[in-house]
Amino acid sequence: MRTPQVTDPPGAATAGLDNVIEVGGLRQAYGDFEAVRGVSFSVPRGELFALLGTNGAGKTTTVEVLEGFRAATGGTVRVLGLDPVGQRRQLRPRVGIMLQEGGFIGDLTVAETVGLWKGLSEDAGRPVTLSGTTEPPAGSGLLGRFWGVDRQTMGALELAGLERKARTKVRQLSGGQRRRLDLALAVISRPEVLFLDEPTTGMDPEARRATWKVIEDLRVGGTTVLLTTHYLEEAERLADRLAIMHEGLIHLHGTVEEVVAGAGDRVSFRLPGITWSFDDLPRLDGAAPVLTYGGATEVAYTLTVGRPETRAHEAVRHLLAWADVRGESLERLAVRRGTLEDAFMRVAGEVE
Ligand SMILES: Nc1ncnc2c1ncn2[C@@H]1O[C@H](COP(=O)(O)OP(=O)(O)OP(=O)(O)O)[C@@H](O)[C@H]1O
Repeated sequence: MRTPQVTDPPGAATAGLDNVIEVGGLRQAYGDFEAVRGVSFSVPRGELFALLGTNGAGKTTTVEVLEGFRAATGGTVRVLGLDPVGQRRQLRPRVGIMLQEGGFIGDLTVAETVGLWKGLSEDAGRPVTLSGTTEPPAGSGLLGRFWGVDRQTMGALELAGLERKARTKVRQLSGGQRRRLDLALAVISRPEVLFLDEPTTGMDPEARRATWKVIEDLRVGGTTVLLTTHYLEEAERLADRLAIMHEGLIHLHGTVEEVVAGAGDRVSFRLPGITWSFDDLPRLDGAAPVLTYGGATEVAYTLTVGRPETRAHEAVRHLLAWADVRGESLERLAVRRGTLEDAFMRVAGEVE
């Protein structure tokens, strides 16, 4: 089992800035089982922070504590400087929540659902827009009047791409359209902080991209966003910073660049035949070769030791020197940058 990275908690570098979310040493137990075992991070105003992790890592549990749905067993949690459980009434109107599974009433129409939700919101007076201005998106007035739906509701539906479904019953929506309705409800009160728990699960690629655009626009408008996702591409595209969780702990964190740099470049080549054993292969500092046999022997190293800027260069020089001495040629010699998926697999694999 790899020791978790012992560094400053994510966001420590921004301490002192206007942190909208602060989590310090969070622990959360379900009976005897500790699902979150000491998680710390902070999210400054206007930033999008993504929580990634293996199944059961504790992402939803962490987010549920921040949303005020459960009191932490240990540690401290603040959202907009407030205690999500103890000061829930003050906090609730300023926060938008998109749960993993929204509980809808199937017989209501989409517009009725938004209207009902709007009525429940304590801060329903302001129209929803992307940029934080007070005008609803162009066109919502016309279509809204046609459907008999007010501007605020129409604004939320347009934002989620559901304006043509205003009169459709919720049970007739597809899975992806329900997720979009979830999003409309989460942003109806123009929240300062938005919690998005796997927002694009079940969406087709086009709807996913449209949702990413909505999230990006909200962030540009100043909304602070905490996102959980299993789609690494989603995190890569949207996140200012991210953390990868496994078994209740954060194991890697930073900007996408920083996390990917930790994943290490990959150097690979092919040797003819299938007679090679580990003893015959060149040694590289800190990188054990991985062998794959086909018609030839594929050899791959993941480089994690040395300066990231030059370690691939040094590894290749070493490999070529080795090949020269042996009179071999390294077929298909290739270097590729580490990816977020490599970093994720390292956390998921090595920790076990
Ligand atoms: N209400 C509960 N009672 C008991 N155990 C729970 C409860 N909710 C979650 N757990 C357990 O806590 C752990 C963390 O669950 P959580 O849902 O937070 O993980 P996650 O990272 O969101 O997972 P996934 O990516 O699969 O959605 C899991 O082992 C889960 O089985």
